[in-house]
Amino acid sequence: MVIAQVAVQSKFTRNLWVCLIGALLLRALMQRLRNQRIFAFMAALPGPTGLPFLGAIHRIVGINTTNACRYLKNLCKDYPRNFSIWMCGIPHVLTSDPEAISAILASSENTDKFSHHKCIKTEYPAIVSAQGDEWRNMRKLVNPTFCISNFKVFERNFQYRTNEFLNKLDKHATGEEFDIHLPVHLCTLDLVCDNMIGCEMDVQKNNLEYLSIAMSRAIEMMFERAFQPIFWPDFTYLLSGQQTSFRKTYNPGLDFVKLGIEQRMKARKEGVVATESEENFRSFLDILLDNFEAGIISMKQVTAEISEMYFAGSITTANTTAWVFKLLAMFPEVQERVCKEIDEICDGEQVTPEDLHKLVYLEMVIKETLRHYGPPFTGRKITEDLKVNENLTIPAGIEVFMFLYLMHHDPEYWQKPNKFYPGHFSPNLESKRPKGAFVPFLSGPRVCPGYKYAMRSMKLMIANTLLHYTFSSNEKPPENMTDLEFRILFMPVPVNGLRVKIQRREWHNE
Ligand code: HEM
Repeated sequence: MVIAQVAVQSKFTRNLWVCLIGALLLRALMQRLRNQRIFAFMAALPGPTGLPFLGAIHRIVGINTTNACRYLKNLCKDYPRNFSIWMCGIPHVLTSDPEAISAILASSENTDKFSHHKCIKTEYPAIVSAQGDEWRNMRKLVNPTFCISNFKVFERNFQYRTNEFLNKLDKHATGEEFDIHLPVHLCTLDLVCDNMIGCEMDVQKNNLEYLSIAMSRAIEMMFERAFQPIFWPDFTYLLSGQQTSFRKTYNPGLDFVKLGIEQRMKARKEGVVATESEENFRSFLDILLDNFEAGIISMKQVTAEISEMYFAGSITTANTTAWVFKLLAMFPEVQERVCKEIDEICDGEQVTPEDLHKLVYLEMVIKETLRHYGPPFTGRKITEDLKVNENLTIPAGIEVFMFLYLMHHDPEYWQKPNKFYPGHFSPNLESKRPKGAFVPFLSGPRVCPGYKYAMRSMKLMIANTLLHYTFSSNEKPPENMTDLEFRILFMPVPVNGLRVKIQRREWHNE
């Protein structure tokens, strides 16, 4: 019985490969006929030679989410910062060049994500995954969410939820190691509910750990698909059953989002403003619901937007904050300096939003963390010819893979590329670096709209945590910070989790 099942499965996989290769051959042939100009551009740039029609796809066989950064870094070793690479009949430029990356990101004509991005999309195209005018219209609704007047409410919530996080953390002050990613993620989930949905869902109070586990796994599955060419076409993804298992993993998060939307709609019907004290506050959901009620967008769209915002806003800040705690645990001298800065500013009292601009060294630590473990890559489809400089114009039809991770470790821009060295962000060294060489939030029209929100919430959470606890770790820092096995949850996170030990600070025990 088992043997028969295995035989059916392997026949099925073989048939999938045959269909896929057939489709690719056909597509490559048609493309060749259609676009001679692209072929000339690709031939003029250096790059690996490819197999007929399949291109250099064999160069990424064996790549997966745990080895992707190292694997791609090795691939890039033999080529200049901009090189061409054919993948399954699709012409790509792979770049880690600040000049090219800045030009692409600044272009208001070339804002569409590259084709592989479809692996990262959720239910329905929304702010993170939408293209063209759909994206442009949605971005107009997102920007007011991050207006200055909303920050008063955001920051009150940052403080309130950080206090809840600290209460939860106390049970770990036993000298045992634990993975700090989970409690941090529950806190950032609460924050996205409070600030984007305008609804208190109390993820931390209710111990909704399943949400963090399901969301993290769903994100990881999206990246797994992105690294498996066999699952790029929708039909192979669907027929293999991968789509069904993704849905099962993704749905608990989606159901939770729907519950939040229902609660907020009910509250609006009852005339409850988003928060009691700030009548001017409009959460992202409120902006969307105004548009829904005016008949401009559908409920499906509202759900998709909130769902993508929920993912984009919670896992990114959780990864970075948890990484900062882990790195402080591994580098006690850095931790000591951060604590000294915090203690001087607040003298043992709570760190407030007004104090944040004084936390200069902490900001350097967060940026150095993002340099190593921020989003490693992104991509754009060039839809209109783009001039990078006198020697390089990327023609429409090219897909660009921007390898931020490589740029963020390029010895030409970083004194100690593979070390944890917050000094990289001292004003002196920052001024010597090309402007586009550090872009963890990207730049240009599709820059992360949550940039300021993220930095302020992380600083407040980290500073207030360090007032109460010190961090240590059983692990020694690696010689080379890039020598780790990662899962990719938008950003690299170690496969063994972000394990730390915490101890109450002395004045706590007095
Ligand atoms: C450390 C924290 C964060 C990092 C490193 C980060 C990074 C990024 C990056 C690199 C992108 C562009 C992705 C691409 O085009 O491929 C992006 C987009 C986005 N981010 Fe963030 N982000 C962070 C926090 C947040 C927060 C807190 C929010 C919301 C509360 C948020 C909301 C968004 C949204 C809505 C987009 C899509 C923007 C668009 O396509 O127009 N992010 N983020």
